[in-house]
Amino acid sequence: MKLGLDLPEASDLPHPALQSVLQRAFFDVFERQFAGAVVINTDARVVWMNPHYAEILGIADLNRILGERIDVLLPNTKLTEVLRTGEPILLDFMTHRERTFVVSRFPIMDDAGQIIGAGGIMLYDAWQPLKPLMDKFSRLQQGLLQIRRDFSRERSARYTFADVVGEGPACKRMKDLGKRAAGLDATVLLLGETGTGKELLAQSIHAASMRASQPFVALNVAAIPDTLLEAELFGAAPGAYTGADRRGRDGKFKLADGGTIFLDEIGDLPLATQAKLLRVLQEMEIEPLGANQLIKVDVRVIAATSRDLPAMVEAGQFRADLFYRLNVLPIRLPPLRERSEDIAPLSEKLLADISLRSGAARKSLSPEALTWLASQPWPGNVRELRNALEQATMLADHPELTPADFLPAGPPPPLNPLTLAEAVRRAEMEAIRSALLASRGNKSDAARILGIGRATLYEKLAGYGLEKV
Ligand SMILES: Nc1ncnc2c1ncn2[C@@H]1O[C@H](COP(=O)(O)OP(=O)(O)OP(=O)(O)O)[C@@H](O)[C@H]1O
Repeated sequence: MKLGLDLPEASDLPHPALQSVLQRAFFDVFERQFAGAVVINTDARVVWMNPHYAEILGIADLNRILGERIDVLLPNTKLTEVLRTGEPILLDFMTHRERTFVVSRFPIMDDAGQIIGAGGIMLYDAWQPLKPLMDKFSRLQQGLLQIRRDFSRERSARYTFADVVGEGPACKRMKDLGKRAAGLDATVLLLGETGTGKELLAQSIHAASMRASQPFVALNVAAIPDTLLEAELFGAAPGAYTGADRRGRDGKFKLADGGTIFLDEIGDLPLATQAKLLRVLQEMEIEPLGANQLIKVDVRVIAATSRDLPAMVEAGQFRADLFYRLNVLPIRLPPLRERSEDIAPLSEKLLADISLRSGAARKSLSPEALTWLASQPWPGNVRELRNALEQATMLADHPELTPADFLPAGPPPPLNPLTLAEAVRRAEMEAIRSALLASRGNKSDAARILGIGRATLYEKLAGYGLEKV
């Protein structure tokens, strides 16, 4: 390597002078050939750093970092490991703020062979000989980062209290209690019929809590077959299953670690799983299926149900101890028919949202339509109101909706002969619709009326595109 200095003949120089010239040359090479260089002492504190390195760390004033611990400035550093082991790490990758560098780290010894510090150099990220390798590594790294970002977006709360519409006294009380719950870290139990906004409130509580930057993970207990529930909640060790899950997987509690888990339709939890959940809530430890090992987690639980849990406790269908454990901060979500004063602002918000999502022109409501909407029982609550507004928006040609736009259409036109499969399909859809109506939207009750399991009902709802009914 050419040092780029006009050096006198080494033999002409006294030893200390030669040392100092060579040292200067060495640092000069660092300056020009490498992105950054740093030297730390045995306390892992910075004793020297070049401007490139400081720039990469985003530090404007070099003097301010002299004496700082390197692992505070650069949490990914392995320089402390070099100090501890005395072993160099000559070639490695280090990622800082989404940029990746090739780094080399080495111990610095005194004449007696004692470690007196460690040095690290970062090569330019575009350093020619390594460029193809670095480019490939960077692309992979960026891809991984993107996947992680998407993943965490999926696991984050989308709604806040600002999205909870309603200024009537019942809704105001619900929001106030929610905000109070957000300031505490206790278990919350949301009680309300289907479509009253339990998940919306759960997300808002999480988003306003100290766990907001951590995951929000939701699980609808009623939608998972009993046999898969435990693995879904607590995870499974590799080999606990055959087939697709042979590699093992994390349960929702693990995924929610540090954040909030939202357990919807908790009343549908089978008794055996209730006992396991109670233990998890008491110990904050999970045991993945087949793992034989306890894993500590730190999760705030928000549970929700549309069922009468005290009556289920009475009937021996729900464990009393679990009920008390969950019922720390109960919040009742009023059904829409008890807060007709909220219909107008809710409809306005929903119509704006429908137009935004569908691209259809935004509709308004005539005073008669508003009065009509406020007089309806809305067994499916806000979700049903939204569906009604969506349907009317799609079907009406005029900008202002009237009650006629919401009334059921007249008798269907005479049908052409159907295939048997189509006739069965329509009859099944109709049976599901009326069971849901009779159960006021409660899917477990609807499944019971239909004489099928909950999971089968959910499958059929998804198949017919009726999930939102
Ligand atoms: N107060 C509200 N303001 C605005 N939108 C609301 C409100 N309450 C509910 N919604 C909307 O209604 C729909 C249903 O709400 P959500 O899924 O939170 O209900 P849920 O009680 O969890 O229902 P289920 O028990 O069936 O799962 C969502 O689109 C939600 O955004």
